[in-house]
Amino acid sequence: MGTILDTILDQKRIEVEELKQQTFSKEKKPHASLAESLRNKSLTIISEIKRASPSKGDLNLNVDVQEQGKTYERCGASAISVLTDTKFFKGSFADLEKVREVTTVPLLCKDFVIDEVQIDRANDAGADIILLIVAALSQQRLQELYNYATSYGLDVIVEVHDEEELETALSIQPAIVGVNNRNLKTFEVTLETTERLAERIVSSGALFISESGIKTREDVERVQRAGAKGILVGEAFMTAASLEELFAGLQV
Ligand SMILES: O=C(O)c1ccccc1NCC(=O)[C@H](O)[C@H](O)COP(=O)(O)O
Repeated sequence: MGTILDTILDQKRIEVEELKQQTFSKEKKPHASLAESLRNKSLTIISEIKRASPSKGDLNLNVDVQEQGKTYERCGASAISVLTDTKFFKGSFADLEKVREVTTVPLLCKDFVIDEVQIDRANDAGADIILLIVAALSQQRLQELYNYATSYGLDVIVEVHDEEELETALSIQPAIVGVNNRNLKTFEVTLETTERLAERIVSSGALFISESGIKTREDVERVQRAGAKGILVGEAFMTAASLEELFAGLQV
């Protein structure tokens, strides 16, 4: 039996064919920079809009994405990640477009990118950043999609989960590497993944983000100690009783 990642990628191949029937603006727009924030701020927080997930089910299904986006910006988010996958995360490109209307902070189109047309779609919807998951791509496709996205002026987070994926990522000399603490095949989450891969990332000179499973100030300190300059937080923000308090608590 295949993994959840295999199932998601099968669905993406269907969606890519559908997207190819549509036309998107290929305009190169000015893009707000995530890399600049990672270089200059002591902690870059990427706050995610995540209605639901394969591992946790519904998190905040009926969230008002514009209100959530505005609150993230007010609380000090350096970037906002919007899950655009519908089948597994109950998000959409419409969510991304709605958030774009109300904020100027950099927006990450969080999806499973396997084809250039998805990057056209993300750029058209107003994204500033895309994610490329090494586990979903060959080295050659990773390089091609990275070049394609950066030719739009988009920032790219190249996501890895283990040593082998990290070496593939570093072979294309990415500006930003994200370590996903969640194993996308088993759903296991541990911050040890960030700690294990940290030294190699820091010594490569890439900007370093830790993703998933971050809920407390202790978690933030742990990944910062390892060398991460940014964190990507979804579930904790989507289920927080008070976003303001959680934000303040993570940054103390
Ligand atoms: O979250 C999942 O269940 C999931 C399953 C399969 C593929 C990807 C998945 N999540 C995407 C993410 O990487 C997270 O949404 C993101 O890093 C935030 O994680 P968290 O703070 O733990 O919600």
